[in-house]
Amino acid sequence: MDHSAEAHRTDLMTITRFVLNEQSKHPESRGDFTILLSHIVLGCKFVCAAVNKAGLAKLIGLAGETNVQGEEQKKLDVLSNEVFIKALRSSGRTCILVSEEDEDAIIVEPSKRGKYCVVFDPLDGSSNIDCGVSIGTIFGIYALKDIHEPTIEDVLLPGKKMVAAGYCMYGSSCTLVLSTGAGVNGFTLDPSLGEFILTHPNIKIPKKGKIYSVNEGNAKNWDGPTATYVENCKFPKDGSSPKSLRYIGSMVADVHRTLLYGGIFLYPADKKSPNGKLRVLYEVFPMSFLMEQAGGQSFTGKERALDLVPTKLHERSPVFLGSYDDVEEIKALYAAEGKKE
Ligand SMILES: O=P(O)(O)OC[C@H]1O[C@](O)(COP(=O)(O)O)[C@@H](O)[C@@H]1O
Ligand SMILES: [Mg+2]
Ligand SMILES: [Mg+2]
Repeated sequence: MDHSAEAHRTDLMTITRFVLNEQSKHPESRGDFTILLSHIVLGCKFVCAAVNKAGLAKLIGLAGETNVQGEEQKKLDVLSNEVFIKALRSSGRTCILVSEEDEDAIIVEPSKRGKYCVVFDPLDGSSNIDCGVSIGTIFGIYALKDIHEPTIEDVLLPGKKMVAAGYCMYGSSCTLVLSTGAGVNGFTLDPSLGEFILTHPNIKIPKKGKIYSVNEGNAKNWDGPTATYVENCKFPKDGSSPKSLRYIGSMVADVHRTLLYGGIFLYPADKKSPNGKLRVLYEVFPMSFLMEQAGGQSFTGKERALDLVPTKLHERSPVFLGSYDDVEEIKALYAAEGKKE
């Protein structure tokens, strides 16, 4: 065995070490964010383990079924929701939680309260669970400015007010991508150590990409600018090469690829869904935050996505996010459409 190689591994930048280093840059910090993040990381490891054995443990399928031991079987998204709620509550650093799986916000009991408000999609890409394709967890974090009884007004804020955002992708490897507002960093879970290791420092999205990602099955209901944009991806008028299409149908996986390879991810409005499909607080905002931090852009068809002010917890919005130049193109098409009206 090569002991020097093993010893070298102790130099690895784990996510805990990374966040502690960041914390040391803020002498006034009491470590609350570090503790919150360690609970989110624990939730991700837990869900990752459940995803890895989903087929074996019969975690796929309908919630409410009973297994051979007579225990209630939980669908992976129900289980993930419970895992994150428990992890966030027990951190002692949260005061209000908004989950895709719960209609109402969860107000944390006073004895366990801290200043952070966490909005999350515990299991994103649910339609891919049963066939073993990449899925993930998305989260965004706001911080209370002063101590008060938390209400939903504390999270009905524009995405630019988030203090941190991230996602964990349960794919061929388990990857956690995080921004605390000073760039974007990616960590990969080393299963032998049980630690997330910094593998993608300071992620920057290419300024322009060669891939577009959209559910083209909805094309017949698209509006003019979206239809024109996708047509231009396939038949570029400037003589450049057509873009490639990649669409997984898990936002986490489609956005992760877009972040690393460049290009654009679109979930537009259409005649059937005038507000699009994706949820503002725990899908559009965290991913838009990461995109901007990586040098890309995110647009709703009307405005910068992070400027949007949600009026309800599960509000939806169209979104176009990715490489700076690619999003500029769709913004120009919507601006031209606006002038016609
Ligand atoms: O199947 P469609 O309409 O293309 O939608 C795909 C989108 O729906 C989602 O699966 C919605 O997320 P949930 O699985 O958390 O409900 C996104 O991950 C994905 O981008
Ligand atoms: Mg989702
Ligand atoms: Mg979900």
